[in-house]
Amino acid sequence: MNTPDGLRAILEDPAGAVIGLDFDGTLSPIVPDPASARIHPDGPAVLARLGGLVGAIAVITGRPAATAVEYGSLAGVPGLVVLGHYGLERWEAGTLTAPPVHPGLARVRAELSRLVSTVDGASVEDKERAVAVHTRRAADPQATLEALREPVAKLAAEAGLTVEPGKFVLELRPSGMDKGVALSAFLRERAARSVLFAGDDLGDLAAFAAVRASGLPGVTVFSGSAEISVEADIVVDGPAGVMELLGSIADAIERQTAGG
Ligand SMILES: O=P(O)(O)OC[C@H]1O[C@H](O[C@H]2O[C@H](CO)[C@@H](O)[C@H](O)[C@H]2O)[C@H](O)[C@@H](O)[C@@H]1O
Repeated sequence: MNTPDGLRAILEDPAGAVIGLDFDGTLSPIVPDPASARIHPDGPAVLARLGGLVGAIAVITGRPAATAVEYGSLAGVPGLVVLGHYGLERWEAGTLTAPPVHPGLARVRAELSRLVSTVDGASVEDKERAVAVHTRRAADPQATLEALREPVAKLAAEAGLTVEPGKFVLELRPSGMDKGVALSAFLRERAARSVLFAGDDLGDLAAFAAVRASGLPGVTVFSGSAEISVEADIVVDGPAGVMELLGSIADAIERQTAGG
C-alpha cells in the first residue's frame, strides 16, 4: 500500500496526531445482539500501545460513552477520550459529562415499543439519551427496516428528534450534534496537526467529511464489510484490518523513535 500523505504526517509527528475511531463495526465486530458486542481481542493492547505514542485517541460513537468504555475495555488506555451519543457525551479519565436527556425521548420510548411489538424480528435498544430500532435479527432485515422507516420518521418528527440510519438500525436521537461536529471540536481543542478517522457506517461519513474539511493532513479509513461501501483513503477488512493498521502505525512510530 502507498502511504497516504495524512498517514505520513502522523508518522513524522505522532505527538500532533489525533486518532478518531468509531466503535461498532470498527473496533468491535458486528454481532446480531447489540448487547453482545465487544472490542476485537487485539483492541485493548493495540490501543494501549498507540495511546502512549500519539497526541490523543478519541472513540466517537453512537453508543453511550460508558457502554463503549465497558464493551471496549477502554478505561486503561492512556489519554483516551470517548465521545458518546455522536458527541453529546464525553468520558475522560473516568468522568462522564452529559447534557440533560431530551424531553421527546419519554414519549418516543412508549410509542416505539408499541410499534416494534407489531413487527417480527425488530427490537428496541434503549440508550437513555437515544433509542434505536434494530432489524438485524428479522427474517428479512432490509425489508423490515424499510417497513419501519416511515412510522419511525413520523414519531421522531412529532417528538422533535432526528433519525440516524445505520446498519439495520434506525436511531432516534437529539439533533444538533454529529460525529463531524464532535471530531472538529476535538481537533481544535487539542490543536491537532494531523488526523486519522476510522469508521464503517453512515454515521461516520460526517467525521470523514470533517477530516477533509479540517485543512490538516488527514486520512480516512473505512472498516469494510459486505453491508455498505464508502470511499476512503484506506480500506481495511473490518475490525481485524483496523487492528492490523493501528498496530502497524504503532510499529512504525516505535521504529522511528528507536532509530532516533
Ligand atoms: O457509532 P457506532 O459505534 O458505530 O454505533 C452505531 C450503532 O452501533 C450499534 O449497532 C450496530 O452494531 C450492533 C452490534 O454489532 C449490530 O447488531 C447492529 O446491527 C449495528 O447497527 C449500536 O447497537 C447502536 O446503538 C449504535 O448507534
